[in-house]
Amino acid sequence: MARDVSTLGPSEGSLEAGDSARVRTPGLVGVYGAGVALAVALPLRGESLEVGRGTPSLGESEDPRMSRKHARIRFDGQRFWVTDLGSQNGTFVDGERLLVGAPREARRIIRMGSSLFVPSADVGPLERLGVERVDGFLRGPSFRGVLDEVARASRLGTSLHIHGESGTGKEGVARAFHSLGPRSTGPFIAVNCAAIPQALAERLLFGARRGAYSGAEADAQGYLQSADGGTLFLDEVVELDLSVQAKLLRVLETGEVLALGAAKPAKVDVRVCSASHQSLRALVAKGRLREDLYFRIGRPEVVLPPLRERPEELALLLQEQVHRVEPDMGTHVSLLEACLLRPWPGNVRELLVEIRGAVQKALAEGSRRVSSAHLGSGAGTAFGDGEAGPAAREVSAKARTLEGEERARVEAALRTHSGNVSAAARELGMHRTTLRRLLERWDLPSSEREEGDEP
Ligand SMILES: Nc1ncnc2c1ncn2[C@@H]1O[C@H](COP(=O)(O)OP(=O)(O)OP(=O)(O)O)[C@@H](O)[C@H]1O
Repeated sequence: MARDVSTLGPSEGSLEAGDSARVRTPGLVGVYGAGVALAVALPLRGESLEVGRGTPSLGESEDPRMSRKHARIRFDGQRFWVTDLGSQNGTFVDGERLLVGAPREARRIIRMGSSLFVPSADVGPLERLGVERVDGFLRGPSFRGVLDEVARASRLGTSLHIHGESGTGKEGVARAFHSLGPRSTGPFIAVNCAAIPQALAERLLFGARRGAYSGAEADAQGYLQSADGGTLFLDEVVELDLSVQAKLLRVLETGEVLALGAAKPAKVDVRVCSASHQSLRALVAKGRLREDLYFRIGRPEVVLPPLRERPEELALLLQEQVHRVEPDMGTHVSLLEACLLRPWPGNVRELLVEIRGAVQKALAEGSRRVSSAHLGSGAGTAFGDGEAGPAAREVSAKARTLEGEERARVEAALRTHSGNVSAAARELGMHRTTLRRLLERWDLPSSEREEGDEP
């Protein structure tokens, strides 16, 4: 995998075995300062930490709205406390201004001047590893921890299950499982099981011989045959009917697939990576997933944390998206603060769509900075009461709408550039590899001319 942009903060190294046993370092994560997104760790080595303009970990670009001695942070072993030290522009916790000298528990976001900080029980991994960008994907410490598990699973096993909310980047992780393993030169076939009509699922997965059903005029390969020698990614695997699940299990156990209408099975050698936004164990208990299939594809499992638990990535993703849409557009601290306070049920996909909309609104107003006022009121907010978290079905409905919007934009860009992937990717402000993944996923055609066009 190509490391295409160097890291923010320390870049080399990975989470070592035994990392979890390491002593935790509580502290703050600086996510925004002086008009730019950051990902810096401010560890609390003693009992407390004074933060202000000139704090060394904040780097060279100083926030002029921060006072030299702005606020003190204390950690009592469980909770963080913030005290404003008489700053000129105030200290805010989750948007509420503190009285000078009166400590307040820091919950989610601390604003000092125009800088934002997130309390964290352990900033050690961020301090050591920073946030890196590989193949167009931003990877903070928690994502990289997941990728280390994926690398192990890829080297040692033949299956992997990814559990994560919609839009958290499960497909990117599935591709990592493929490319880090011994079959990386083989095909990677991604199938969204929620999008295939169940009446066609068998035919699409296992293939069909000519004449197997009326209208079958030629032999058709199934996804399993197409993935031979490589990896089959089954997104939302539980959407497959139980009878199809039984056939899939047989293929995985025997290494043979029997196409519809075929007299003899054919050998296939496929690694399976599956994904789900719900817990597979719970789905087994509800009778929606066969227990025997669970034991074949449900282990090992990696859990992708939702975007709201990866604030250091959220700020960087947001800023990158703003610059993709309009390179000269600035960001106002209120935009970052509002986004960091919202739960983003549609995760990265939702964030990217909503930020695009906010930039377009700012442009239409002739504004040079995107602020929270440009953000849609429903952007990133939970469905339902907003307290208990959205019901899974509602989340995926919203995610489907967002995916529809993303697809419409991609189709329009391809039409404008007559199917040329490089040109369309430039217009969309996304990496070519990302666009190719989306085209594969939606089975959209592209022009062969793209390769010669590479910048
Ligand atoms: N860490 C990241 N850095 C950059 N872009 C990301 C990152 N994670 C996800 N994305 C982008 O967010 C979008 C959604 O990601 P992806 O399709 O992998 O999510 P998913 O979990 O598979 O979603 P679903 O469950 O709905 O299929 C894609 O456009 C992807 O490129």
